[in-house]
Amino acid sequence: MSGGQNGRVGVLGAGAWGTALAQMLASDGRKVLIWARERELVDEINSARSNSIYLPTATLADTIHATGDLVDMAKLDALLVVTPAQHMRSVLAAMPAHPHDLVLCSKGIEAGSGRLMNHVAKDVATGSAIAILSGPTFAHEVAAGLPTAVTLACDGGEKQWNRISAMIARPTFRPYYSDDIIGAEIGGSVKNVLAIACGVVDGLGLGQNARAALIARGYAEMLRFGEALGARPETLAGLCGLGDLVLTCSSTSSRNFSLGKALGEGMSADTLMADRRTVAEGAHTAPVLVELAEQRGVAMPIVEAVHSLLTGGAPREVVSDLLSRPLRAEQGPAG
Ligand SMILES: NC(=O)C1=CN([C@@H]2O[C@H](COP(=O)(O)OP(=O)(O)OC[C@H]3O[C@@H](n4cnc5c(N)ncnc54)[C@H](O)[C@@H]3O)[C@@H](O)[C@H]2O)C=CC1
Ligand SMILES: O=C(CO)COP(=O)(O)O
Repeated sequence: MSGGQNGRVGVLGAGAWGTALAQMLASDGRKVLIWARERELVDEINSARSNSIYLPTATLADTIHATGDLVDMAKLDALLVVTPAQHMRSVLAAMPAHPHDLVLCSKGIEAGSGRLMNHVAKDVATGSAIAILSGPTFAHEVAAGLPTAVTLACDGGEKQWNRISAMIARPTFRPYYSDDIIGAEIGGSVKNVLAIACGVVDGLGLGQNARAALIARGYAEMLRFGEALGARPETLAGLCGLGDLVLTCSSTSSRNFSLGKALGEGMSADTLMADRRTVAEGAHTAPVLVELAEQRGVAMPIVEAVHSLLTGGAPREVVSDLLSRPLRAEQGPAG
């Protein structure tokens, strides 16, 4: 089996997160190949050691090499897959073959199919072993070498986790073991939608109490949805759930939070989404999450509120609707 500490690891996607992961992997002097969709970015990374479009704060390590050719990526032992969720299927499908290990780092659910990223990857890369990497990881901090920890969920169990973590763990980047890939995915996908909601609260000036209440009630939605899909609650209490939720719901470094804040301040969703170059995954996840929750009878009023705001709802009215829901017990399935 290929892999181990000498396994050749690459990064598929040179947005902020893919570039930061490449920088993190290169921090021990290792050669890292990164695939960029934009031709000009391939040239810029290789010649100027920068990514001025998506991660302008970083000076990239000399051992990072960019390619625009997916054939190069197919020859590696392991790939961190870091495309936006809605493009993962098309990018993986365009590869002539797939490495043994695919570590999915995108946070979202595919619109239309309602499929989680691990399902999308399994549809397309039938022979690969799939893992999910998710946790509190703002790209600019990881690229700067600041410490964090992530959930690395492997449905192939500890053997797969040992192989991958030997390739990607670094002193300031600590993967924790899980075998709950559904839980790891749901944490990252749902928290993006909840971060938009917290941004709205901030934009409307509703205060820090309201934001904390929203995080707690949003977490209850994440747990209910997770349970319906077979996720374990302890996974969602960890790095990929609560950890990432707390991070993203409290910082304008989050694109999702910032999008919500601008909505709360009165900008229209259409204006905010038009010609957007960076991805705010929560805006794409919200509609499909509403659909999946409805199909399963899971109450997700905050997620529904975000969906309503993204489709033209007025922030104060949407908040007022949320606040006028019937009072009920804090624990339980009814939301
Ligand atoms: N930025 C961050 O701090 C973190 C991001 N993530 C996740 O990583 C994933 C990628 O996000 P970022 O790297 O931040 O993206 P980004 O917003 O920095 O860049 C956008 C990316 O989308 C790609 N793209 C645009 N149109 C495309 C198409 N038609 N086909 C394929 N690719 C296309 C661009 O090439 C670029 O790589 C998302 O799912 C995000 O939730 C996860 C953890 C941290
Ligand atoms: O997922 C992230 C941090 O863990 C990044 O969040 P945003 O996509 O909202 O910037």
